[in-house]
Amino acid sequence: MTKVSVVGSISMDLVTSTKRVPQAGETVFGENFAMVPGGKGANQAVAFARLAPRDVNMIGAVGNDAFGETILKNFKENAVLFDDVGTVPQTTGIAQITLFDDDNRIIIIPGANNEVLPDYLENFWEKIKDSQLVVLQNEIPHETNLAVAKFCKENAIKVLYNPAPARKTDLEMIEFVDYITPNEHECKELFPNEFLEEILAKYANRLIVTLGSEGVIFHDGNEVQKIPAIKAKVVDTTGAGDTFNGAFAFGLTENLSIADSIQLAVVASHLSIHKFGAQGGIPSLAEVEDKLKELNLNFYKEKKGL
Ligand SMILES: Nc1ncnc2c1ncn2[C@@H]1O[C@H](COP(=O)(O)OP(=O)(O)OP(=O)(O)O)[C@@H](O)[C@H]1O
Ligand SMILES: [K+]
Repeated sequence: MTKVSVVGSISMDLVTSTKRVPQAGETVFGENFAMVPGGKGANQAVAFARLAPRDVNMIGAVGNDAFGETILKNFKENAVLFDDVGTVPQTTGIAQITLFDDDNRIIIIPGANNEVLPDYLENFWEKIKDSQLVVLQNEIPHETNLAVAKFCKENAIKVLYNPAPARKTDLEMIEFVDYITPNEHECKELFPNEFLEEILAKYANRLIVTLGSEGVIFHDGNEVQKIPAIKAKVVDTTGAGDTFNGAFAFGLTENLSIADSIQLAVVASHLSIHKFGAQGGIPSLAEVEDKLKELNLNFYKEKKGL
């Protein structure tokens, strides 16, 4: 049995930093360029694999180009199982990221990720059925997410759904998934005109909202719980959310409580922002364990009987 299957996006991030953004028709010199693997699906799979090597199966697609080859190599190096990552006659998904003035501007070209349609999963349903948990995000077509979520519901397989980036169709997913992890902004898009506390109570132990440097909020069935973020010297927050989701999935598959799974994910995402790139800072299990020890948090140690 595969512990986790991630059905989701795979991209190459092309990151340019510049002190000036060109106007139409203008050319400027930038400061730096880096090419790093990304895509929410791939990042979350790598985050899980850093904690549990070879326990996560990636299902998705890359294009028939040099980016695709580099990405497959990256899965291999990170102990993500990638037999179900196909190469399709398209470009690999690309995120063109411009870092300017302490903020980012991103253009995404989905490319191969748009080919991950329900029919594409034909040979993968058995693998999905054999998973303990399935992880979804919003960078492949909605119809695929819905088909996977419905299939999992029918087969009593737990689903973690990270509705990022927000889409109008997200509400359709809710009844078929177990955990929903929007950030604050995505939560507002998902439930406009509703008070956060009320919506958290309605989806107690299911809706987990990440609040960036403020931490995480959810309802435990009795009351609202806020788990604070751990202060950090930020290098690059790209991938913090994905690290959170991968680590939260890991906690769940280790049979930790929701609160402990969130706490573990808060530690992992804290560590992730100390390094450049979406996947650059994702911690190993040893690094997470060291940090838990430093913070005097013993729940994982106790669970493992250490
Ligand atoms: N500046 C920060 N300091 C400490 N922890 C942080 C910071 N930013 C993010 N985190 C941790 O990462 C978690 C996820 O971050 P956030 O809510 O920004 O998700 P996101 O918007 O999906 O992230 P991104 O899209 O940047 O990957 C937070 O709940 C928090 O625990
Ligand atoms: K990072």
